[in-house]
Formats: sequence, C-alpha cells, structure tokens
Amino acid sequence: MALFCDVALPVPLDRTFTYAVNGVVPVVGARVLVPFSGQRLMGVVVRVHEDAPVEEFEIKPVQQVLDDAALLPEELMKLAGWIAQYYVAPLGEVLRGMLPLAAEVKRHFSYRIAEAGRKVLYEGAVKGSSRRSKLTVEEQNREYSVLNYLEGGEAAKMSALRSATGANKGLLEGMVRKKWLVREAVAEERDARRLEKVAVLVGEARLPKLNENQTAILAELAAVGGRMRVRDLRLSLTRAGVPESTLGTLVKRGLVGVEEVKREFWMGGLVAEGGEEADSSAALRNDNQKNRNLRAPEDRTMRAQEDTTLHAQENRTMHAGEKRKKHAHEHALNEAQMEALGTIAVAMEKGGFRPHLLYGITGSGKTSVYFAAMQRALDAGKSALLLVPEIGLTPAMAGQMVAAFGGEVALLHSQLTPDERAEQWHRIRRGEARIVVGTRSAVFAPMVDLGLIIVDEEHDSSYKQEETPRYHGRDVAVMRAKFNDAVVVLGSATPSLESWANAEKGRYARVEMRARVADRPMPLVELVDMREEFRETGQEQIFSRRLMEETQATLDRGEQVILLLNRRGYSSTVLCRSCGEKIECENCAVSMTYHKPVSGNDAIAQPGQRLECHYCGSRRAVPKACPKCESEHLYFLGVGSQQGEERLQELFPTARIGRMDRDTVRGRSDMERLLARLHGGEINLLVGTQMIAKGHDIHGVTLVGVIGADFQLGLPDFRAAERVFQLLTQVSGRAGRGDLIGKVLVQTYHPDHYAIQFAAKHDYPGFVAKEMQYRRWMHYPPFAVLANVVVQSEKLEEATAWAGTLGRWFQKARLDKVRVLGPAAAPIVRLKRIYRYHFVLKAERRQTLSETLRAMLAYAETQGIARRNLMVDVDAVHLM
Ligand SMILES: Nc1ncnc2c1ncn2[C@@H]1O[C@H](COP(=O)(O)OP(=O)(O)OP(=O)(O)O)[C@@H](O)[C@H]1O
Ligand SMILES: [Zn+2]
Repeated sequence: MALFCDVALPVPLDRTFTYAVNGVVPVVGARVLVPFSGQRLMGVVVRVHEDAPVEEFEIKPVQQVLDDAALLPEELMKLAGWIAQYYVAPLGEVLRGMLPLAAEVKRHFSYRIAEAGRKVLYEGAVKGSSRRSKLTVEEQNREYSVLNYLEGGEAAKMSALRSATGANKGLLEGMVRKKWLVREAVAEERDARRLEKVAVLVGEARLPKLNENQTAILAELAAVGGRMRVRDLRLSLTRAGVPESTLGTLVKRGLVGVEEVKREFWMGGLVAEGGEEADSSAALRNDNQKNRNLRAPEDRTMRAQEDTTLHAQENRTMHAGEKRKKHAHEHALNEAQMEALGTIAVAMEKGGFRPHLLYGITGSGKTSVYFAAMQRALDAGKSALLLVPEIGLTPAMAGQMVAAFGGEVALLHSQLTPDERAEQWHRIRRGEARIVVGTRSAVFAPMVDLGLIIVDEEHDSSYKQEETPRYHGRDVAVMRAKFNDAVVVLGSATPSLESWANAEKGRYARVEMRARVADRPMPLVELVDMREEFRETGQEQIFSRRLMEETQATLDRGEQVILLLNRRGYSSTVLCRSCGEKIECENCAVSMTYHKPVSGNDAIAQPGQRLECHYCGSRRAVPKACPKCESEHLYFLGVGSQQGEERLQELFPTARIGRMDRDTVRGRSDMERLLARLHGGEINLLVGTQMIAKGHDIHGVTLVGVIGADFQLGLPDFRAAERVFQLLTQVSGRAGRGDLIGKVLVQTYHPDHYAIQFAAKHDYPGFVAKEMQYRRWMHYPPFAVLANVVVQSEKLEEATAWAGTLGRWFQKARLDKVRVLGPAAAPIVRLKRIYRYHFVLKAERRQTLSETLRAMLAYAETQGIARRNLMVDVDAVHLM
C-alpha cells in the first residue's frame, strides 16, 4: 500500500503539500527535503497516511528524510498548529520560525542538460557552430563545452562546471534562459556543529634550544594557560611577524600539540557552554590586545602573565561598577518577595497549567523572584524559560543568569549566527541547558521537562513579531505553558490591559508586590506645564527652568541624572517656511530625520547624507532649497536626543554626559560599556530615548527628567495613552533605586491628561480603571478582539482597487458580529515603496473574527489577490 505524507513548507500558502513516501518512512515532526516548483525545500512532516490524494497532478516523492525521530516534540507541534490557526498564518512559516536550523542545510545550485540543449549539441556536432548569436565565438565554444560536459545527464555544481569549462554564472544563466539547461536548487544536510583546532602546550617536554620565533609562540601559549585556538594564535603570529610555519615546526618537535575540540560559542563576554566564569572567558577574549606585545620574546611570558591578571581585574571592575552591587540572586528575599515566590512554588508543586500575573512596581525586586522560582524548577528536576524584551538592552539580566546558573544556561537572541543558534537549539533539545534566557522566539526553545515560563516586562511591544507569523510572544508563552502543563508568570510594573483583564476574570492568578525593596520610597513626581513656561519666558525651550535648576543641583550633590528625550536624531522634521512642505522619504510617507554629522570615529551620519528615514533607512543630503517651491528657508523642527545632548553640553559644560539611543548603542557591547560607565559614575548625565527606561538598576540616579513624551498622545492609535503611561512609569522607576530618594520632573503640554496624572501618582490601578472604561465604550481590546488587515501593493491603483473589492465584500457579507472599519489609507500610506490601505476588524468573539478573516482570504483568492499582498495582523499592536 502506498504511503503519503503531508508536509508543511515555508511558503505563504495556507495549506500543506502531499508527497509520496520513498523508502524511509518519516515520522511526524521530522524534517524532509522535497521538490517544490523547481526547488528543493525543507519542510516538516505533519501527517503520514494512506489516503491517495484525489487531485489530478502528479504526486512527487520525498527526496530525503533528515531526522529519524521527531525533531519537534509533540507539544511544539501542537503549539505550531495553534499559532497557524489563531494568527491565520501558514503552518509552514510558523514551523520555519520554530526551527532555527537553516544552518544545517546548505543550499547551492546545480545545472542539468535539457532537451533543447541536447538538440543544440547534436546539431552543432553535425553543422558546426554556425548558429547566429550575440555571443563571441569563444563564448559559444564555451557553451558547447558545458553541454558536452553535461551530456551524460547528471547534474553538476556550478563550481565543477566552472573549473571544467571556464563558464561563469552569467553564461550558465543565459543557457538556462534559452532552455538549454535547467537549474536546480539543491539543499543538502550539513553538520552545524563544527570542530576547531586548539594548540596545547606540551607540559613535560624539556626545553631544547629554540629560536626567537619559536620562543615567542611558546610564551604566547604559556601566557594564556597553555591552550589557545589555533585561529587566534595564527592571527597574533601574523601581527607579530612570526611565520606560520614555525607553529608546524613546534608541533613536529612535539613541543605543541593540536587537538580538535567542539567549537565553543562566545556571546559578548559570556561563555555559553562549558565555561563557569564570565570573568575568565572575558579575559581569554582579550588575547588579541595582548598579542601586540609579541615583540620582545625574552620577558614575554612574565609580561603576558601580568597582562592576563590585569585584564581579568579590569573586567571585574568593569562588570561590577564602583561599589559592587549584589546580584539579584544573592539577596535574601523580603516578605513580599517570599509570598510571590510561595504562590509560584506551590503552583509548580501542584503541577499542571497555572498562569500568573506578577504585578510588581518598579524596584520591587521582581528579578530576584524570577531567579528563586527558576531555582525551584531546577530543584524539582524541571527546566525553566525566561523571556526578556531585548537581551542587548538589559545585559545585566543575562550576565546574572550565567553567574547564577553557569553551564545550565543557554542564551537565545538575535545576535547569534545561524550556526550558534542551531548549536544552542540542540543543547536545549538534548536537555543540557535547562535554563534558557531569550527574546521573543525563544518561546519555541525545545525545552525538556519544561516546568516554568517567565515573561519579564510582559507589556513590552517587542514581544509582538511584526512579520509572518505575527504572533505575540507573551500570549504564545501562555499557550505553550498550557500544552506543557507548566506554570507561567507574566511580570511587569505596568501590565498590559489584556493581561490585567485576564487576571480580573480569574484566568490568571494575580500576585502583587506593591512596595519597593528595603522600604525605599517611590520618587516624587512633579509636572512642569510647558504652556505656562512658554507664557512666562516667551520662548519655546527644550529644557524648562525648573529642570535645569534641578539638574544642576543634582549634579552638584554628586548624584546622577537621566533625561528622556524620546526621539532619535537631531531634528525630527525639516519644514519649508514658505510653502509648508515637509521633506519626506522617497520610499515612505514619513518625514525624514535630520542627523547632524559628527566628526571622529563615531560619525554615524555620513557627510552629505544627513537626512535619514527611520522606517526604511534611506539617506539623502539636506537639500539647499525646498524641493517644491525652491525657497531657501528650511526650518528644522522637533528636538531629538542628539540635539538634546548638544544643548546639555552647552548648559552644563562640566557634566560628564552620555547618550543612549539606537545611534550610539548598536550592539550589546555598546550597551554594556555605557552601563558600566554609568554604574562607575563616569557618566553623571545621561540623555536618551526609551532605551533608558528599560529595567536598568543604577543606584546613583536621583533625578529623572522627561522631555516631550506626550507627543505620542496624539498618535492615531488606541493604545497611545497606555504607551505614554507605561513609558512615564518605567522611566520614573529609574529614579531613587539606591539609598537616596528620587525625583522625577515631567515636562508636558497635557498636564491634565489622565495618563500623565495617574503616572505622576504612581497609580497603575487608577489608570487601568479609567482606560478600561474608554476601551469598553470604544469596543477596543480587551473588550473586543481585533485584527488589522493591510492591502498592499507597489502599484497605487492595485492597492486601492483591491481595498475596494474587499470593502464591497465586507459590506455584502453583512457581518453582524464583526465591525469593519475601512478601507482607509493606513496611517503610513506608503512604506518601503509599498502602498497600503487597511481595514480594522473588531469582534466580540475570537471564533467569529477568525472565520471572517478566513472567508475574506478565500474570497481574495478568487479575485486574484495574492496572499502576499494581504497582511493579516491578529491582535495587532501597532496600527500604523
Ligand atoms: N530582598 C531584597 N533586599 C534588598 N535589595 C533587593 C532585594 N531584592 C532585590 N533587591 C535589589 O533591588 C533592586 C531592584 O530589583 P529589580 O531590578 O529586580 O526590580 P524590578 O522589580 O525588576 O524593577 P523594574 O520593574 O524597575 O525593573 C536591585 O538592585 C536588586 O538587587
Ligand atoms: Zn523610508
């Protein structure tokens, strides 16, 4: 009896594909390579069966089965199915996101002779190469050699063809266009876990007579404890001018051995595998700097040793700051923390799915509770997963995890290479890493015996994936816990309204921590009415007099100040004074931001390219005149963090100023360096965008100033008030986390707005009550479920026509349980050259919403609207 299997493929189609089983029978959850429209794709088997498909077209066989056992455990297969259903996303694309194993499959192209090619070859043999062609005789001859080479019928890789015939890619592609050849994309399995060579000093050997170069190598090795990656050693030898062959000589003489070991993966000073100490690995990483000393071989050993210790010390002080702070896991928990831990621990003991919302104000010590709960999970033989918004923004969290749990930890974040990601994935799958810390997609980590999932800062919008599948990591975490019978804890000082509503309904158990640790008071918040300020000073100022006064006083007392200026760049808009035209991006309907060129190494904006689009990244020079009316009166509006920094430099010339935004913090190491300078007191005045509000725990900060956070209140988004409240609360929470009480000054043009009023009073429950009313009246989440449907095309006419087609369908369908708003131009009507129209769908019940969305997609298909031109965003976080 013939066997078939259904395979989910990473293509934007809401269906699976049937293939014939060929030899090895794959199990559900295994990866297979299958042919798909001229390519070979990797997919995941979702069903094995005997039902011969009824369709007319030919059923192709599976080409290769990559796994003997299910790669994805059953609960992850279930979770994938749930996501596909809930977010109306193709299952194959969901699974692709779950399996970060692309690195294990190598893709390349190969060519095979086609019928037409054969004909040409035989005709050519008979008539000689007399065909009319634009090609030179030499190129024509080369084509014949390619055909000759492929005559046997086997496919050949491009590299083989090139070396045999000298044909380049262009020539081969030309032959494909003429249909002489067919090109095949080949996917091949490869082992992502590579080995690397390590040079080892052979201890026993009696030192014979050596030349200078040989001594240098031995000293180099001795200096780092006798082992070094050959790759690194080669690098330093080249720098010092020692010939590479010297290493070979030493190996031959038995003074140095070379071992092959499994490659270790390094993550910004933290060793993820096998290593115990963050410090020692960081010191190891610094070999390269040390190697500059290679010149004088005689005393190198000594000096290098000094260097090593020196580096280790530097690192220690770097990480710990001036006065060493205690790590979160080193505190004895206070009463509120014990109570929170108790609730979570009891839930774990009872077993089963138990969701919790941990509402703990800023500085209440949530992190320590996470650590303790994760330890409990480990003690019970379970594994634990901690999701964080962005590891790069809160490196302290990852560092403390490694310090507390050592080799048990796997870190998953966006800066890993595909190989590193695959390696971490397998470590977790094998049960070697039982503590996983990661960003959004880590929710798919193949944990063994998962007992606990924690979602830190659960309100953070970075948990929402803004590409297919558009899932929300927090909500997926809850479902994951459900399929795994695990406990899940959503933690925040400003929980999302969705989670809060779930707690109100009793779906989540609520745990509260309503005081700061060590009886530290909440900071005092003072509002500065900027309308008043303008009236009194007659000038539009960035910084109010009150804020300047307080800043000066705080700096004078030797304390630290943080100022939030939530826009990056220098000026957010360039406006023509004569005609009012704004300079917009040529790809997107948004104004371009002016970035002032900086001299020196950290010049980000290149001279002559000073306007940047924050949506597509395109750049251009500031025009000399308005592109529309040619007036030369261009006017720069909207203060960004770069300008803020410049002004502060003028106002407080002796302050030690730092800036934290996407332009100064590109990666995790930038963040680490900046935070170290803050902890150490090297910076006493920090200005930055919302990045500065993220969970940082800097004890010397006693003043937080907020400049223009309320412009967001005017954005066309029903979550605007919630976002402003969260941002104000989170940034205020950075003040007064040490021994001294903190103060917050909020400059605002809307001092009476409830989001600002409640934030000033640290009244989250008050804010939520008010905001819930508004959401109920307006039928917005959490009182309705919502989806954003964007119709998109590079052609404006197409986008509008399709929007019209769907609009008429919605009207005709007379949906009484779903409200449809639109079609309307999306708030950003053109983005990366794509025109966008949208509908917002609101329904009382989730079921109704997804049925409507599916019916709409089915109708769109009959109208020839391709799936990729319709973006369906269920539980959309941004409606832009
Ligand atoms: N029981 C305790 N006693 C004293 N200090 C503690 C205790 N628990 C935690 N801390 C310290 O309190 C500070 C705040 O803790 P933590 O960063 O966990 O707060 P949080 O609740 O996560 O706040 P936020 O929401 O602002 O990030 C840290 O410096 C931490 O080391
Ligand atoms: Zn753009």
